Amino acid sequence: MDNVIGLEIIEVVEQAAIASARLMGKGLKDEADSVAVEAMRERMNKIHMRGRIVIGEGERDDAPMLYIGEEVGICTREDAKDVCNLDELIEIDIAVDPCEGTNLVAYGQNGSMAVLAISEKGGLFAAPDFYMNKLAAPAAAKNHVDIRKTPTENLKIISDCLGRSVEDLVVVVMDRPRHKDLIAEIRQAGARVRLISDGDVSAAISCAFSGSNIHALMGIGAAPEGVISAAAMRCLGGHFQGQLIYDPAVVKTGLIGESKESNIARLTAMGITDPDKIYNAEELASGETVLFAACGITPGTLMDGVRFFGGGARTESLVISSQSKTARFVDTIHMFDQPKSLQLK
Ligand SMILES: O=C(COP(=O)(O)O)[C@@H](O)[C@H](O)[C@H](O)[C@H](O)COP(=O)(O)O
Ligand SMILES: [Mn+2]
Ligand SMILES: [Mn+2]
Repeated sequence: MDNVIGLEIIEVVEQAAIASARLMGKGLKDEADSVAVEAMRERMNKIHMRGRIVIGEGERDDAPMLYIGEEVGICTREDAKDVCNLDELIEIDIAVDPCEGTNLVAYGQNGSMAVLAISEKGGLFAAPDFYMNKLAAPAAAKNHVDIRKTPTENLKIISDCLGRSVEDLVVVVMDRPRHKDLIAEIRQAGARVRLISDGDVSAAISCAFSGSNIHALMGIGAAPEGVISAAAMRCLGGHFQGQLIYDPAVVKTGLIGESKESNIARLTAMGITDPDKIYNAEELASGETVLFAACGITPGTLMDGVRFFGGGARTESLVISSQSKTARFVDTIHMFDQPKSLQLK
């Protein structure tokens, strides 16, 4: 996969992040999303690849999106056979979230990023635009914690696996009414809660890095973001489980349809016959090789945000590869005009 895409994938997320960051703090949610989508599409279409979008995100709120099924890359063009050796190029599936945390960008808050995951065809779970209950935890707790267990039990397990008290654990939970009981239980168990308004991809992946001071992500976010998080966690060896949520009563929002029954019918039509299945990272990102790339838009736990200067910008990205078994933090200076000076650090 690395040989097919190379370092170009970094530029895809960098370009999306730079475009979106120009609208940081302007209160323009859709615009911040839309420019990221366009920048991502434009840069992806310059890569010598045969890509297909399997997770485009955006359906649920009519946000601008890269369409599910959209073909991207030079080798999907009509004249592809003249410019590409189609027999040699593998087909790849791509899950994108060009602006993960559109509210965070619009209101100038921390934690937004441009992000994508890639695998060979069929290697990423084509998650419906439903909700997902998620559990992310450090590698030391992988397969010891279980989403079927109570938060109290899982916190005790993480505490044992990390050799630190439950009081020294920090759990990220999305600040939503649906998490009232979950938050109360985590606090009761003795752990500390970091409430976030948006951006659970960053929170999930942060669990895999000691020093992030995030030891678990618990609760319900969106399913497409779950697959993207799982792709990174699979490469990093962290724990990730997800279970689709199809009952509007659980999330207390009409965004996933009118009724549980109609949602089950929709899932069945998509080939998901067991709507209650609990997926682990290796099932959500099952491809032989998986590549993940993200670039900070606003500053976050994992990466700094885009910093503009006279004539250019500086970005920080994270690229994770199952093939080369690497997690690279990439610090890039982008020169738009002729900058007056380039800062070393
Ligand atoms: O915060 C998020 C928003 O993502 P985006 O629309 O790309 O800016 C995601 O990290 C969440 O996973 C998820 O989208 C959210 O929990 C679902 O929205 P909500 O109904 O407000 O909880
Ligand atoms: Mn998102
Ligand atoms: Mn988004």
